[in-house]
Amino acid sequence: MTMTMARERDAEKLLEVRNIVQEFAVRGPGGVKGAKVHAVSDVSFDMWRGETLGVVGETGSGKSTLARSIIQAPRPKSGEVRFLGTDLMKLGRRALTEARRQMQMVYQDPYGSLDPRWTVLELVEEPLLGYKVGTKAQRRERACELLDLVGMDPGVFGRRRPHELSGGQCQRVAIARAIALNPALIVCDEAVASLDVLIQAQVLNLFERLRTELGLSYLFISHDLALVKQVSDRVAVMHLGQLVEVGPSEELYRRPLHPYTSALLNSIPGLDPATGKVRRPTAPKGEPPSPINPPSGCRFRTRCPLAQERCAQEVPRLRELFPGHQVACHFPLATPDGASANGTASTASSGGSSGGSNGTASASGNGAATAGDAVRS
Ligand SMILES: Nc1ncnc2c1ncn2[C@@H]1O[C@H](COP(=O)(O)OP(=O)(O)OP(=O)(O)O)[C@@H](O)[C@H]1O
Repeated sequence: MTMTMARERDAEKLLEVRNIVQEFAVRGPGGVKGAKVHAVSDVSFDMWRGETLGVVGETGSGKSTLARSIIQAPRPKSGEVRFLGTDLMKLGRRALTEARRQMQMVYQDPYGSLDPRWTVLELVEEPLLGYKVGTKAQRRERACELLDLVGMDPGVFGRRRPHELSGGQCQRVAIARAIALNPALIVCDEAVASLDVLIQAQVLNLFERLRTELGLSYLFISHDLALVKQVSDRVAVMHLGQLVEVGPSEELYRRPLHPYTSALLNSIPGLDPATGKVRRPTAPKGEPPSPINPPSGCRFRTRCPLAQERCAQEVPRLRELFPGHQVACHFPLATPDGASANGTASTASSGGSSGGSNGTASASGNGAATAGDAVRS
């Protein structure tokens, strides 16, 4: 990337997250006081305007806490969250409320996120009322416009209440509320997880249309890796409160660099093109360690088939190995110079793929996770 290109890209930066930490005080084993859950530990990443960044990871890896930390609900314990150039961590209550107009969330439970006593029109008007936007008549007009935008006829649905709507329709109402104040960023936390597959596809199409029409950016959190691949420009992989890999979606699925990403991808059911048979998915080995007492060094090392002594001693930092593709691992599955985990040669070259004959990433020896089948799914 030239300097000019880098500057142009900087100008479009939406979000700069630096070293954020979020912890929760809890009772430890045996009810001992003073323990804390390390839910998000030293996480840094950037987002650009108009992009969709997917966040994946096992349950409890810290995806939702990361999202809530970004919108300062609650504020992270430390770090920096720069949104459109402003450090949200330094804003007072009133300024933060104003900044939050630009950041909205869509949650998993479409019924739970809507007040059952209100009509659809009242629900969509509510954020406008909250920020004292326009007159009553203008808010009604805007609410009708927003319902049209999300594909719901205000004349048909406007006076209904949530219990008279399907899950997909409720989610459309939630989306209309989220876009009411012209936000720049929408955080989707498992936003389609509770919908059946066909409705899921419709809602995803709606997200994509709104992205183009309104210039939105999405932080798209999901445990569904296939779905995240479909909607994201880039993907961030979380493990036990840390980002272990961030990269362009296609590339990350084709050539994962972190053994954890590789193991996660192997957990997606899919067809093995070599045999034409359904490949049996394999879950990442073992249970994730406790976030109250995470392992020293690399937090994945206790489950990693490639772990070496260094992994217990040094925390791996996120570093760029291929353009725009970062990994936090001492022994990544591929490197541009061809060195790979366990000191074996990797066939990776910039923009190419590593490992087996079918162009899949694979870790050599000792039963390490391979990612090939996941790419095919
Ligand atoms: N308010 C809280 N108090 C104590 N612990 C919490 C709190 N919120 C989250 N945690 C813990 O922080 C860790 C990360 O949780 P989080 O919900 O962010 O993970 P997640 O990846 O979003 O999981 P899921 O996919 O199941 O929603 C978990 O160990 C969780 O139990």
